[in-house]
Amino acid sequence: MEGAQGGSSSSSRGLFTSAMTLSQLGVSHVPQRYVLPPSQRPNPTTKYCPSANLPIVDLSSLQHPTLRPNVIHEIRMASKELGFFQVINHGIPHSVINHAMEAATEFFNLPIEEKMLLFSDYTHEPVRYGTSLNHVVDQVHYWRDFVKHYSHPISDWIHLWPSNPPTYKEKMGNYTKAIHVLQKQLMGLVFESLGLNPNYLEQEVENGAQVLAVNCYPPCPQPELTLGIPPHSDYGSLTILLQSCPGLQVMDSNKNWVSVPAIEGALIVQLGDQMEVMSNGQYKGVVHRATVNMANQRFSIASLHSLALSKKIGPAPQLVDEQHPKAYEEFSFQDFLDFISRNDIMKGRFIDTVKNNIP
Ligand SMILES: O=C(O)CCC(=O)C(=O)O
Ligand SMILES: [Fe+2]
Repeated sequence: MEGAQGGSSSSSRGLFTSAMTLSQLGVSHVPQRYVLPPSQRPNPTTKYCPSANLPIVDLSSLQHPTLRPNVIHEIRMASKELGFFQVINHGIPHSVINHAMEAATEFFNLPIEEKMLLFSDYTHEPVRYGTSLNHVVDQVHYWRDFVKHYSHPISDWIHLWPSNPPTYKEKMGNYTKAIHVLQKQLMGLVFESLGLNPNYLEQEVENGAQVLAVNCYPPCPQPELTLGIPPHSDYGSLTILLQSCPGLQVMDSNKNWVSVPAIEGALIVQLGDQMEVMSNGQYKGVVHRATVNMANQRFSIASLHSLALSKKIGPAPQLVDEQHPKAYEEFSFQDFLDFISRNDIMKGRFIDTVKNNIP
């Protein structure tokens, strides 16, 4: 990445106020720029469903030849219906997960001057600390601070990661590497569930990009007026997400918002736009958002996986035929980055710009 060309303008730095700073100041109202139009507020106008029916896939069943086909079937159903499932017994030790959450918590609890060392409003920067989505272009601001960093291959990037807290690189590094291994396994399973070879695009999956978005949502005095992150789908193939407490909501096929419970030790798997495209529309890139709350500081760690930066992604040829014409044009991760640097994501989903109009 051409990070060195980027940097941030001093004017955008001057306008920067983190959500954490506002929370620590003890504001009793969110500033006007955080107030969403009534139709986009998290409640009471949006429908809300209990979360009991969200799929949970037990990966330990893969070891049992008789249960393995059930796992593939569960992944297929969840990917078609929602583009979302949680995995348990995924093989990543609790200690690795807990240490990653500790590193995230310690980073955001540092003084603002320390975090500002990584501040940038340049979306191509390989490591950047910021607030909202892109506070320079956002019409409405979101109650979120984040640090995002490129993560694979780790040796190319780790020297740029936060050096404070001193254990950050080691703890987040162990998590990142373990998640990358799990991602390869999950990509194979998702491809298999589409009837493709599990090794489909193996090299591109191995060499693809991994961006870790470490998010902090401080306690918010008026959670009913704002969101931590607005409805969006992730651009990549898969996102593996860890949340410290509930707050993530996914949109189901009836367009209801469903709250995702925080299950001890589970990891959330979300299909992204690239997977929707590769599946030729059989699977869904899940639309999701994060709500905020008055009582807790919430953290999430989203590991966003995508095929290599310049690789053009299109529907798998095996999934295109006369009955199922090619539903999307090819696009690359680079095209997506260009899109988000120009646009406010509230104006539309990237994937809609690559959809073919099939009569
Ligand atoms: O915080 C969450 O639960 C969601 C984060 C997210 O969607 C993202 O970083 O893309
Ligand atoms: Fe997301």
